[in-house]
Amino acid sequence: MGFAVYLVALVILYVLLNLGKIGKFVKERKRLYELMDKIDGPYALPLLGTTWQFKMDPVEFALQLYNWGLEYSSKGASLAKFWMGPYPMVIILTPEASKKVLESNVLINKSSEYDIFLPWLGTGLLLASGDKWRGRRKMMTPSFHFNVLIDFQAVFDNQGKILLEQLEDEMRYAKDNTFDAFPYIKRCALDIICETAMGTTVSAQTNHTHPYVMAVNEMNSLAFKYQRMPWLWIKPIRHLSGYEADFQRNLDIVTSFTKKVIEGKLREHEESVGFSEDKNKKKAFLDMLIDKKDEGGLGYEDIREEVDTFMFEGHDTTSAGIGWSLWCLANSPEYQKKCHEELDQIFEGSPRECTVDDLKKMKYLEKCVKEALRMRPSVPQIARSVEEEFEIDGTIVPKGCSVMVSPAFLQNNPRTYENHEVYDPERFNEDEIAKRHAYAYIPFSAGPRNCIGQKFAMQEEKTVISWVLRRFQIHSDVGIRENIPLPETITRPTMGFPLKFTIRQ
Ligand code: HEM
Repeated sequence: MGFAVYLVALVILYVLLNLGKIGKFVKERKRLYELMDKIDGPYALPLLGTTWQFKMDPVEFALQLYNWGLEYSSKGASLAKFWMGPYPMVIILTPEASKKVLESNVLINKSSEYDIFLPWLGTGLLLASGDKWRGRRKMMTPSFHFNVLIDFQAVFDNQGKILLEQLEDEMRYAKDNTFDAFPYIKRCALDIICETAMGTTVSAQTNHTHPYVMAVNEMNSLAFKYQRMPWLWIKPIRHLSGYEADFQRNLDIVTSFTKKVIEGKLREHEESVGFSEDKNKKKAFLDMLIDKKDEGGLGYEDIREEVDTFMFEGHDTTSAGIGWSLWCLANSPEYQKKCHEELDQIFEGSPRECTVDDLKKMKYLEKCVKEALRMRPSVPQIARSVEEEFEIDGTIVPKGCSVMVSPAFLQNNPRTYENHEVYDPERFNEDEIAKRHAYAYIPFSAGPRNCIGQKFAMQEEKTVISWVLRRFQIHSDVGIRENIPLPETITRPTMGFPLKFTIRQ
């Protein structure tokens, strides 16, 4: 009895002391509910929100999300809403509304949907907020400057050639010369990001059971589960269900790998003290971070989170992009033939290296890559936290919700793209581009928080794909759309990329 009285007194005291704050919170919450009520969306229950309707099967869930988008878009709405449990989310349905969100200098911070990645990526560039993000973005932009990318070409080229050797080796053992090329592409992309940005060779291409690549796959699947199943947001359930143990095991694998990369570089730096630097040699991204550490600007944890961020963003996105491009071309012999003709004209059958000048001539291949990024953008959605209310087409988006722009939806909306399910590189002819709203195509996002690695990505994709097509004809027995894309953090093909390879004469 005595304890209960004490507890009630404590609660009353707390309420009295925080009356101002509580009043403000209640007022904001009331406004949030009132404004969210004005936005259309599937029926939501208290606490569970819309998630009670979510399909358990990931493929069905992906289709459900897409169909909801279509339903509200076909009513002419610019926005729709979901309740992710008790958290409201506004979904953007038009290119015009996406422009407003992505060009905003206020809607800069990432929303809580990304929190599952914090123990891994920390607040590195992808997840950083406010002034930390501004400072880091400024610091890192020169590392992806055009001149730096020219120096990376030799690495893209060499790793592209190693990929060919790997694919040819596998062809010999595979039934009917058909096998899933995705793991090969992923290991190639990992070697590329390590050698370019980190200045380190990890030879993942020749180590088929590379633990990092497999653990990143697992982390993506776990994050997708977390987003669909709000009960996993409750820590004891995460532990009891085994989810937390799986997450920690994979987290250990990915962070131990990046730790090894950083420690190797730190040792190299210590050993080089006293030796004069080659002034002509451009510094790798990781060398730049270590220099900043030596100057006192960054700590070990700052470097760790950036290395984890760039290692993940720099390989998982491009490997999905390369894989989907090959998948689409394997299903489109007429466009593949045009790429072959273009490459034959550039290289005249010679197995020589691929240079930056060659890439400029690959105009048709570039259209093919862009069209694959339209149908299957590597990053299917982008979410921001709304910290100040704003208005879109007369509707106020309230403070306290998240706002989501989905390249996967916008680029596959029949209102914007006629025959959107058809792979057609001609959509990237100049006159066709001119007919579209600029924000109808945003695979690299846009505005101040766009992808810092987009030129790197296009250069890598074109180089690697050109090597594959110079050597092989590729074919698929499964249609483009049968390989359903799962909107995990990175768009994952449910079937991998089972391709049939034939050596070109
Ligand atoms: C086809 C390949 C790629 C695609 C489609 C892609 C797409 C994107 C998108 C849509 C964003 C915005 C994400 C958001 O706001 O939530 C983004 C951000 C980012 N990307 Fe990429 N990306 C690709 C390749 C790369 C590469 C190769 C790197 C690094 C070398 C990279 C590094 C980053 C980083 C660090 C950010 C965060 C930028 C910031 O917040 O300032 N990306 N990317």
